[in-house]
Amino acid sequence: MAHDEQILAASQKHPIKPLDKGQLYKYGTAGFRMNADLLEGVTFRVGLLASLRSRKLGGQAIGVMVTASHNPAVDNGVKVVDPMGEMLEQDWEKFATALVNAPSDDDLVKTYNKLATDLKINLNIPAKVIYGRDTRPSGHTLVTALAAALDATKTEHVDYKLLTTPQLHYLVRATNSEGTPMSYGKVSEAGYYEKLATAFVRAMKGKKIEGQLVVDCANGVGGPKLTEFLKYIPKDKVNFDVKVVNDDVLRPEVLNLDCGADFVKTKQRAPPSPKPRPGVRSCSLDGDADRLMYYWVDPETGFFMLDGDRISSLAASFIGELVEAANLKDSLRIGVVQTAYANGASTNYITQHLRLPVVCTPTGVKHLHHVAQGYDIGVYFEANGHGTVLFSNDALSTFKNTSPQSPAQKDALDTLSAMADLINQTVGDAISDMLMVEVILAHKGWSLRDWAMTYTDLPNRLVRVEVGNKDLFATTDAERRLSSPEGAQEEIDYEVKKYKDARSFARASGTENACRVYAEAATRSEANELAERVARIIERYGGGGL
Ligand SMILES: CC(=O)N[C@H]1[C@@H](OP(=O)(O)O)O[C@H](CO)[C@@H](O)[C@@H]1O
Ligand SMILES: [Mg+2]
Repeated sequence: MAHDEQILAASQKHPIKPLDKGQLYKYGTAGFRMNADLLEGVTFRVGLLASLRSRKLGGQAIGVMVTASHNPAVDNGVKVVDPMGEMLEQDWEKFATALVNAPSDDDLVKTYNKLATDLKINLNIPAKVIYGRDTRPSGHTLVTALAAALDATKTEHVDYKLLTTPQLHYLVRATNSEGTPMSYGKVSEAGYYEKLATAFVRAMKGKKIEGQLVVDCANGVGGPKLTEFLKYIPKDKVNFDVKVVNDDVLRPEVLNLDCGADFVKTKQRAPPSPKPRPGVRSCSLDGDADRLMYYWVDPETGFFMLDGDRISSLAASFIGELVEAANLKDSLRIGVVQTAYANGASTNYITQHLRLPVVCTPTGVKHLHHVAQGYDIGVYFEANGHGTVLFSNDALSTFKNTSPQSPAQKDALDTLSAMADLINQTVGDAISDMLMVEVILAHKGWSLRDWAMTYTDLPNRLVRVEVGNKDLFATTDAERRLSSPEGAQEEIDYEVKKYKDARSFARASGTENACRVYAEAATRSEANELAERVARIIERYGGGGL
């Protein structure tokens, strides 16, 4: 049974807007993301793709999240979530791109049917798609277009309305694992809160959380969701004093404005409002609550930020100690996954001090996630604060089935089990990661200053370089070296050699029309100078500035 007539009729109501000559829509690292005015037709077509994907996978539920994360309020985006809560399989990104770029409604129907034929998809079997959106006002129009595509293709669908991105990932996995031995939790937003709150209490083991935590929610969906979550923590078990700030979701224009995890990371300062109180432990989520930054403003030394590298090394250190205390050091492989943007000092700390292996992958969490899955316990974070810790099924059953020989070993096994439930296994989750950090600090009895003392970051600089054609730049060695244009890497090497403890690399951004240059060196001025020099090389090879 084809859906031609229905798709045609519905598509006319949610038409695609042509881009400027020669430009195509592209399913990238963050799905389709751009000014929301362009996205109605795109989202309709993503609905067709999600339906095809569900049928291809025997009717398993596929997720669609409507969000533009830390972008300004006028933008929006749409991305697809696979059955176990992972990002859409990479091979399918080009199918999404093909559907969205079909020039006319007739072409769209042809592309849809061709994909069904080529991929041997039976259009008669049931399909299911579940979806949610962040607080952007444009989200309404976009999910209406999405629902129209799902109706046209006779796809069962559930609208979860406002959600954080990681909550939608949770719900996709919970839906598909419901009633199986690997059930991930109750299939509801409340189920997510219950799972996290129960695991949080178990992981805390009666330890005390020192002082108040101020959480800046970027005026995004994380605000109301965190407030809701906090109601699930039994006060008699854990006294968690949280002050939720920047949680205004009624004025769309303030979303991500001078606040949020991306602001903190890129500006390297605390959000100006509310005025930071010196010494108070603080953290920021981004607009869809999948990134996390910790920081405090020291009365003497000023602002100090604990980013994804710090969260990663903190998690690796704690979990490494627990695995040792549980006597599992020889049976479970722990690994840490980073990108080239990780500060060299964090890599040294993890390999030399924690004695854990570090693997470097290309930018984009799908790459890190994939490599982390190869370990029994895989810790991965991007420096920007997006990441999680993955536990293999083997690790989970080992925690459960090992008979402890001492109270200390039992304690460690219980805490590991609780951590595996507390940490979102599908994707980086700012709320879950924040709870993980709070548990670790409470267990170690650490302040943010103690955490910051573990190692000293190498001074570094990230520069955005506008070039005539970023596609001239190709990389190798997990983006740490340029394979083209010819000669550019030799020039970078020549500059790097002039500095002590220096490292620098350049690559084309996957999300912006520009290149990025990263440099680190022994001193701040050297890191700045090196970054500037490499930026000039990139400009020259990239066809000059725009
Ligand atoms: C240096 C940097 O922060 N790059 C970001 C950025 O990718 P680019 O390909 O560098 O534009 O956006 C990605 C998606 O959000 C994120 O995964 C990544 O970490
Ligand atoms: Mg985000």
